[in-house]
Amino acid sequence: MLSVQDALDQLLSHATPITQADSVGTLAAAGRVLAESIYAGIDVPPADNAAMDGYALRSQEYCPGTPLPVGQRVAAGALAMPLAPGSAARIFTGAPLPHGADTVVMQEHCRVGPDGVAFLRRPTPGEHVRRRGEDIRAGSVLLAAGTRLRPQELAYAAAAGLAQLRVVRRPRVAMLFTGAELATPGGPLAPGQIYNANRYALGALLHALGCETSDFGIVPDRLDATRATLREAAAGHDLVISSGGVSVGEEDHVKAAVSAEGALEVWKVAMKPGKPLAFGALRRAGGGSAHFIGLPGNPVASFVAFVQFARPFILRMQGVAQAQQQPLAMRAGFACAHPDARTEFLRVRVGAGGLLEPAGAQGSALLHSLVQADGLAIRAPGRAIAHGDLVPYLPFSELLA
Ligand SMILES: Nc1nc2c(c(=O)[nH]1)N[C@H]1C(S)=C(S)[C@@H](COP(=O)(O)OP(=O)(O)OC[C@H]3O[C@@H](n4cnc5c(N)ncnc54)[C@H](O)[C@@H]3O)O[C@H]1N2
Ligand code: MOO
Repeated sequence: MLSVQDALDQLLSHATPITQADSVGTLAAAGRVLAESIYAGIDVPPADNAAMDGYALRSQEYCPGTPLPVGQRVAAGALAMPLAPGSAARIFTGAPLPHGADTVVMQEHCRVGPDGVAFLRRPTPGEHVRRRGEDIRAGSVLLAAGTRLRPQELAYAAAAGLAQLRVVRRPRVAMLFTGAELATPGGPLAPGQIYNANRYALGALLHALGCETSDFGIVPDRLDATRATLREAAAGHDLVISSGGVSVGEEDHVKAAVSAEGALEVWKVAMKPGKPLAFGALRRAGGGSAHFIGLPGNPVASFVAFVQFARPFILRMQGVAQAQQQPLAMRAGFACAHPDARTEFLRVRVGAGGLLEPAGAQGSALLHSLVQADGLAIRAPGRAIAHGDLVPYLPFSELLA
């Protein structure tokens, strides 16, 4: 059996980067990955400015109890005149600091009278002044290629005045499902059938990663038809993901069809759930190939294998260096006394006092455990967990980010 880390390393070593890029408006770039590093053309803030509503002055002209006349009023967006010696300027948050002033006293610490403004405490030089370029320096790398753009990165690029960004083309991912027992919600359920739940988790997970998806549905129960579906999927997609049919049974044709259309490896990964995993490539008629990942059919196994393997693979295809979700350390509010030799991904929720507690029964076909969970706690191979132990925890909140 392969360890989880070895399986992931092998998988990521095959992830060929998508080299095409799109120019998109900064607002539309959320969730996309920068295709090239971006540089700041300006200092931000562009000029020294006030961090508080109040009065600007030369700190050395402060004299306890003696007011300074107010020579000008500077609002944000206005231009300031140089500060006349022996005067103060009324100033508002974000307004440029008049040349000569070196400090701002917030208005709560000022008393305004007929002779001007008096200061109730000694100002220190630089107080309540935001320096030119203290957030962004002109000419510096603003964000590096391979950065996944969250709302805060969009704000950062916009603060530097960037209206367009070059982002990696969206990954094109085809989904297909195996199993004669599968029916599609919206239709009737014949005896012996179950609904295709995996399609909905997979579709939403791919959507959250910014992928363009095509659903090839439930593959026909014949080798030639399965091969034809895979050829069609490979032609227009970077990655083809299947669910089901990767274990030892012989019911499905997907493994045979992938082998015939390219290359296939079937791995046993030392993890629970999600032990069987298939990986390979599908030749394209015009040259080149599409990647193939075969997820297990059990819904929880399929979900966990996607999170652990397919998601980092898709992020790496887009050039993200840190593709693997980094676990947090959280305290267990439960014990796990009889560990097995595989890494276990336990569905847990964050309970009272921030302790992790199991979210229902842990069978790999039981979707309710995923629904009740806030994330996955990772139990290392062969290691028990005692109440109060620190355990690695992967929150689901990151999956939709
Ligand atoms: N003799 C062995 N049997 C099994 C092994 C093994 O090592 N030896 N491994 C088990 C493990 S672990 C898993 S996980 C499953 C994986 O099996 P497959 O990937 O081949 O998947 P299927 O057999 O097609 O389905 C398994 C299970 O999941 C249900 N399923 C499949 N697709 C969907 C879907 N789209 N939506 C909802 N549910 C789905 C299917 O009906 C089966 O119940 O194999 C174990 N067996
Ligand atoms: O991957 Mo299977 O779901 O370990 O049970």
